Amino acid sequence: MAARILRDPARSSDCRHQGLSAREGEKEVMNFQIYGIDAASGAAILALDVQPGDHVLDLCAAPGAKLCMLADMLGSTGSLTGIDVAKHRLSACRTMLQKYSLGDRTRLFVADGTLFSILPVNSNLRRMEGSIDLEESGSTFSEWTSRRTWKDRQKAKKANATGSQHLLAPSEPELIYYGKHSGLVGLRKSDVLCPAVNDEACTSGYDKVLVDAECTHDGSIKHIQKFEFWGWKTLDRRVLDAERTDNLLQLQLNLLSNGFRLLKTGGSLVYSTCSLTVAQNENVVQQFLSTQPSADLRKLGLANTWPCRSGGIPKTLRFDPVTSQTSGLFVAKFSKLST
Ligand SMILES: C[S@@+](CC[C@H](N)C(=O)[O-])C[C@H]1O[C@@H](n2cnc3c(N)ncnc32)[C@H](O)[C@@H]1O
Repeated sequence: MAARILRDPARSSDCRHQGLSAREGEKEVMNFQIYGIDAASGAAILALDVQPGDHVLDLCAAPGAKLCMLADMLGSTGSLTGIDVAKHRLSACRTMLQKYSLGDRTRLFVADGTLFSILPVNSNLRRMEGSIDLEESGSTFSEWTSRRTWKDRQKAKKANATGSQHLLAPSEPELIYYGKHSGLVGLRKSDVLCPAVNDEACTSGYDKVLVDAECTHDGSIKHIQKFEFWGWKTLDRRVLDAERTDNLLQLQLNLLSNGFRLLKTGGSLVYSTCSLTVAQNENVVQQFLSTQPSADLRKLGLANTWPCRSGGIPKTLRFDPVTSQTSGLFVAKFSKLST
């Protein structure tokens, strides 16, 4: 992979995904150091093995370091779909994509990743070209613009007033960005935004899915350091609270299951978290495998040269500050077998 070095070292605010930087040796092995992403996080992307022409889904995309790296790897073919439930975080991701001119083939949806059901753009869909009458133009994608309609502005104002935009996914996926070559321009909105039916995804789904799941972030050193300022009460509420952890485990399993549902037969999915706990990693994988006969846990051949160790389940990987001199990361890769 020929990674471009895009981070301006003088502006560390660009470094959205933080963690310990890769050691020199790791940089060579992994051959990247971009967007402030650390070696462990980059490994999750390399594990996905994006190929030209792939349709890629990133189910927990914000704030977007991994999405940027995916876009970079995809280059000028295929498509990338980023989902996140938090609109403000996904908006930051859009800003980063635009800043680095990486969003050409990307679409971003504010949506609940456990329910999201929109497939990649199907090349069989009929494009509305040439003159389109006024009524048709409202229901067809034209080139994306950041200018919002009066109706959209009113909606945003209302959401701001109630504070709901930070907390809740809209009941329908909300498309907040699409690139010029994301395949949407000229298509009818109703064709693109319709949910997948039955096992349609097995033939028309995504080639690659990343589920970089919401977690307690306890393996992210930078994140843990923040609790020095936030205090014990916040740590107790966000990381140690038993009810929150239980909900999180269910969320992780649901994200993984839905990501897998949207995967094409023969496609690959990577599940990762920046938690070091067994509950959020190996246990989620075990539970998922017990309910998905078509999921095949894969060995990561590439990992032979990576500074990581095996997870508690063979074929899974763990990065940690001692073994890898990076923040913590768990990676498991699955492929979808035909049933
Ligand atoms: C670990 S972060 C993802 C980091 C991101 N992949 C990156 O590299 O910058 C987890 C994300 O999951 C999002 N999230 C939480 N619940 C979600 C849900 N139900 N659907 C989609 N995203 C969700 C959070 O808003 C958060 O941005």
